[in-house]
Amino acid sequence: MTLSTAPAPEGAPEPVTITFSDFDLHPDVLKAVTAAGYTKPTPIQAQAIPVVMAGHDVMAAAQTGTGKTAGFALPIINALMPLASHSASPARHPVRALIIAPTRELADQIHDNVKTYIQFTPLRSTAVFGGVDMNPQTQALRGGVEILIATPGRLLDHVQQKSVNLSQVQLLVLDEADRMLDMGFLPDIQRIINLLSPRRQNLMFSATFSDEIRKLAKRFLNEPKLIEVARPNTLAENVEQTVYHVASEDMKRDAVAALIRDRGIEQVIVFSNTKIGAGRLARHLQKEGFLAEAIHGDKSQQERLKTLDGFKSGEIRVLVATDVAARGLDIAELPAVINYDLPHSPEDYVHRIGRTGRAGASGMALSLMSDRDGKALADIEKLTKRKLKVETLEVPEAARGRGERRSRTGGDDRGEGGYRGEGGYRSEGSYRGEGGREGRRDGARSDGEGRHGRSRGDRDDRNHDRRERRDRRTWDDADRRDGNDGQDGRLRGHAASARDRLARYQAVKPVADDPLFNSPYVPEAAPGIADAGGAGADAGGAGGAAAQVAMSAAGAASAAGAVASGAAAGRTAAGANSAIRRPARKLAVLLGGTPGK
Ligand SMILES: Nc1ncnc2c1ncn2[C@@H]1O[C@H](COP(=O)(O)OP(=O)(O)OP(=O)(O)O)[C@@H](O)[C@H]1O
Repeated sequence: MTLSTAPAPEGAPEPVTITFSDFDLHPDVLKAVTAAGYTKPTPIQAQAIPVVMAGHDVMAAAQTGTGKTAGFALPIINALMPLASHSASPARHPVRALIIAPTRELADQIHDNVKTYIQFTPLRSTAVFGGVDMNPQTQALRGGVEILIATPGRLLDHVQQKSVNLSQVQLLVLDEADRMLDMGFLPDIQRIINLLSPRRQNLMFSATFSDEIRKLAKRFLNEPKLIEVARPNTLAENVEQTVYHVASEDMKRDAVAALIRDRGIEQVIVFSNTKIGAGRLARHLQKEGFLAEAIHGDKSQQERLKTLDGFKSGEIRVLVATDVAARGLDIAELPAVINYDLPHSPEDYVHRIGRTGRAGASGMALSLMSDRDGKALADIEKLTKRKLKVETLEVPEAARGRGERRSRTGGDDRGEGGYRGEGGYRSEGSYRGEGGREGRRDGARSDGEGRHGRSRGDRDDRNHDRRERRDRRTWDDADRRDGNDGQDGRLRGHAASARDRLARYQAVKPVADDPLFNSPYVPEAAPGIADAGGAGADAGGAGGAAAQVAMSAAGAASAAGAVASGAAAGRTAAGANSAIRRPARKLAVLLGGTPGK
């Protein structure tokens, strides 16, 4: 793959500022966009909306937190408007758009967004996902909905119970498709796709695209247009990243506490690779005096929702999470993410740190590593094509465990008493780990994740087929098998004016080529994009179709940059009222006020 970052050539037309009005959206959709407070499309929206509206299959990649949801939802809703009916009859509201998400909370969050965008239309939507009672979902489905957001397992359960008919689906979205593959959902997705009409439009959106997902795209998508606002796997640009090397695994819990204290981090998600690790860390932080809670696949859906709500409302300061919270969780201006463990998969690093630095805000991603993590670090650097700053972190004795005493092994060291002292840590020099040990990928998972374990609740309402499907899946987490990784929410963060925050949207670098696609995206349908400075962009050595993509992408990126910087894309005060499922105190933040304590 060749990258091109060619500047617009001399004499190229000035980048054009795109507005939502340029997309020829239905007035009711446009009204909802305005009500949501969006004044300008983000770069991915600027590129994707017209292409989806033109009816193409699309595979789109853009950094975390850059508005991909509206990038697919708005054109879908628009496409359904001619069929929208005010009739009460369920028959007049068949499922026409199906959005599949890997996790319960992400499905719920997408539904929140969709509800906002269809609020002035007669269209109906619902979300179905596991871990909660099927009956209300069944009722909603039987009442008729045009837009259905679902996790794969629960959707198939509804199909089996005949509470939903998918034969009229004309638009299919696979959101975070690579995650669904990771989670072993491919057979389920295949089954779902078999239920759909072949005459449909397919969309795939993610911040990361693995080689596997590209293969999947080739299989499921029909002459897709590739839209890459940034090279896939690109990290959010406004997130300051630091990796801290600690002398031993033992020190990591105290290091987390010390970092939160010393950095004055107002609110943070701390990612642990294991459920047991997350639980222990949350307990440790509670004993340290933090308002901390854990969220992971062994918690019931009710507990998870409660915890997320607590985090959203600001009652919980530290959310200790497994990768159930790595994807899609949209938290307005979350100031920081800490990786207690470096993730097993480098893609997860991109998504984890993407919980901060969203919608143009700045963020901080702090990661802890010990000697055994050299390989994980190298994998992350390889994927993101970026060297990470590694510093040595020493946690002074005084900052160590107030509530828990270290064991020599660092494993089951739940104790009492312990050390006293006021936080504080010292970071110095630069450390770069050597090689690291391999065995962790599987080893750490066995640390409590229970490869074949199942939670009781998940077992209860499942039929034989369902169990078989699960058993085929590779993930060890019952929750993941059901598509239930937890993501949700928005909450307070640093106060910043909406204008400042949104002006920070970066113009992003285009990608030249993806050999899997033979129909490069030429944004002739994109208002203002084609003329926006890309005419002479250099494809950086890629030839033919590849060069075409690079040129298009460069032009679009310039335009997108103009959207971002020139017009401070984003919400206005007028739109604040409709900020999606955001507590009132968050609205103040969105409007540039200071969040209350
Ligand atoms: N045009 C816009 N102007 C201002 N804010 C926007 C705009 N579009 C989306 N947003 C907001 O930006 C935030 C991030 O959007 P979204 O969750 O869709 O990002 P994403 O790219 O899907 O992220 P991830 O890859 O992490 O899932 C949301 O709060 C959304 O409401």
